Amino acid sequence: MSFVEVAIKVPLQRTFDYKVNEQLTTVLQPGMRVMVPFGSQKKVAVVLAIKTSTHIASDKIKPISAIIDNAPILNTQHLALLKFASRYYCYPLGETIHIALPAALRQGQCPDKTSISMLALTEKGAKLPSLKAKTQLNLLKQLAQSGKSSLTELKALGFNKKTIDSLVSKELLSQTIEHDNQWQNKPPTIAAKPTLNKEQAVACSAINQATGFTSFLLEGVTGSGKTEVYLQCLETVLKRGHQALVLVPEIGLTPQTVNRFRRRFPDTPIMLWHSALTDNERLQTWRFCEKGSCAIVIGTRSSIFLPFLELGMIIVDEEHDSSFKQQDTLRYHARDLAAYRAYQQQIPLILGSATPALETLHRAITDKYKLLTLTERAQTSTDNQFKLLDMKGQPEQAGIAQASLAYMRQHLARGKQVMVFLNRRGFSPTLICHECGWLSECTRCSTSATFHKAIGQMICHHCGEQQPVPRQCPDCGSTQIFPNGKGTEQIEEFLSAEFTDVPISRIDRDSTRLKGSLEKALNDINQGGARILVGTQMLAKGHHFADVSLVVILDVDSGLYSCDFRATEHLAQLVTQVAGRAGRSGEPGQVLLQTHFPEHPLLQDLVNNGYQDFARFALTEREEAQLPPFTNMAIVRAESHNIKHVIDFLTDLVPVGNVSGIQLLGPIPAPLERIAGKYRFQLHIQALERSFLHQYLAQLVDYLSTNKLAQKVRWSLDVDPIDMI
Ligand SMILES: Nc1ncnc2c1ncn2[C@@H]1O[C@H](COP(=O)(O)OP(=O)(O)OP(=O)(O)O)[C@@H](O)[C@H]1O
Ligand SMILES: [Zn+2]
Repeated sequence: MSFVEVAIKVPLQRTFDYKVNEQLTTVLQPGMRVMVPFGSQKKVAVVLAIKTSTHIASDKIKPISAIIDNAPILNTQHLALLKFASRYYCYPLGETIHIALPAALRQGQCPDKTSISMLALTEKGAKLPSLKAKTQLNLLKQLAQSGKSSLTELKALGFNKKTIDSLVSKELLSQTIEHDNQWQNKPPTIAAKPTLNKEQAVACSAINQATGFTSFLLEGVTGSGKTEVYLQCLETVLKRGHQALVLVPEIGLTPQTVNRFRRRFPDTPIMLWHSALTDNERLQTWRFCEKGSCAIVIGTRSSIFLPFLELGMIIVDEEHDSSFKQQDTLRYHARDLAAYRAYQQQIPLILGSATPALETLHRAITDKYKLLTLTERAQTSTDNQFKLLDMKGQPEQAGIAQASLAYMRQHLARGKQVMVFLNRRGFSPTLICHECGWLSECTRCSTSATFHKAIGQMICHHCGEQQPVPRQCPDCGSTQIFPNGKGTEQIEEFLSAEFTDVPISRIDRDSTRLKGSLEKALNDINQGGARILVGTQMLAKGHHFADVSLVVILDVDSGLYSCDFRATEHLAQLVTQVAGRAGRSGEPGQVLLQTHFPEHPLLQDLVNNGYQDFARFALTEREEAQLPPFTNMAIVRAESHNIKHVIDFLTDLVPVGNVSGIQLLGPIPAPLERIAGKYRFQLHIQALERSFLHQYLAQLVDYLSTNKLAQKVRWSLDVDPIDMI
């Protein structure tokens, strides 16, 4: 008799054995899916190994019900990646595989999606004939910018099938079905490109000469041409007929970025991967990667799990970005899995950022990663000028200092664009009662409810609870209730009244909820429509707005005094990234930081010496305090409506395990102690040696699998957490 060991999607840290008919073992391979009986159900399972013995008694073991695949859907290396992720992040293997697979494959189907509908301008269309229908003309313009695009992508940009069909019938667009690997057999077409400057050339040649696995940290100030380095390295990869994965932050996947890649490699199949894809589109990209029909994938974090036929390089752009870390279920960091994957495939990994995470910088300084630096901006010769505006005793309106308004007027008068940054959406973070001091709070969380004036609602940004705006104070009945504090909506309202003839564009999660609206707003900014841009961190990252010459950062103070040891790192990254939107071409930009603490050492260091200097100093502080990356960390989080259950559960964990070199702290309340009515506490686990941490976690997970208290709470384990919330 033979047996198979399989992974099944169940919340248990174990695998399962089934028996198989001897003859079937010749066709079965690891990575194939089978159907198995599980309790009273049938479930899809993935074969991990075929073996000749099992510890299950012969009268207990059940046979598999059916074999689904003719060939593995996960090859050995891919399976090893998923096993590693499961082990490292202490998450059940069956569930890890489930998260990685597209829906159809999870459900046991085997559709073969290897053709894709692509649209391009015909010769007639390329002349951009004048058309009455504005959307039709916009679609032609979009394709003139981006080159060939898939039907799906055009739909994602807000164009509908009717517009597309009508242009096809007018012979302005051509539609083709593509599904081949021809790109691998012919050299890629490379469109015109700039000559690299010296630092870029040094970086490119170091990367191109790398053989086997090498990790590079490309630390380049904002606007220094990191993307240009990626593009020229990709050229080499494509010429070898290899595929490449480019990981970008969630917000980084804008048409501007994608168009840049498409324009450079016009006949290379480039596909996108992000959370808005449909199940069908996911499957299609998966299949294309697997078969080698797709040369480059530009994707957000979960694209790290795509199968590739011959992966030649992984690039992680803005590697410090927190969207690379998944914050629920399998709490993986795509950048760290990228390092594992590059090692596994023996290929180069490029981590690029103007503001590298301290973890990454530490690895570069200690020679685990090769450090490549770009110190100069590509299109200007001068650096931005920073100015700390002391807000103490300053006249201000809507949180904007008179002095800032004066600077804005100067820049606008010169025909430039101005960006006003505030990392808080809504009109004001709370309402306050002038009579009794009542503050609007979420009824279910230990946090305030934000006033959204435009839609007349109070919204909790943590649990999403919505309530109409109260007319009277719920405590004293007074009608004297006013907005307290500022949000982007208020800034926009104030600036519209102040600069009546200046077009303003607000970019935050509220203003960009509709499909295609972010793209439309960014286009508008790039074409010079909007002159004042108001926004949250959505505006901060990766955008290239050539005309922005002044950036005003309204509230840096909230990040200076926080209980999270990473707060200052995140603040420095945000300020540097936002500031980096100014002065990207032509004259140097100006950056104003409004603060009540202009003498604060962090701000002084950042403004006078830049992020590079700040980060290196911050690392010495982390070392003294024995905090990550100088120690390894995990957090057990637990929540329940019943506070006693949470505390009992975590307290019970403290004596578990007999691994030396482990430090435990807790149970301590989470910074937000209550969300959606549930109490939240944490247990912090630290170890100087990573192997000790993992030994301890293995024992902990084992203990939790039989723990009765664990069933009364919702708990999770976060390895290498990036925030304390
Ligand atoms: N060698 C070069 N010669 C001329 N222009 C260049 C060169 N390299 C890059 N550029 C241009 O400079 C601008 C900034 O470059 P790029 O967007 O690649 O910078 P980046 O480092 O990726 O920026 P950020 O980190 O702010 O996103 C772009 O318009 C790009 O086309
Ligand atoms: Zn809430």
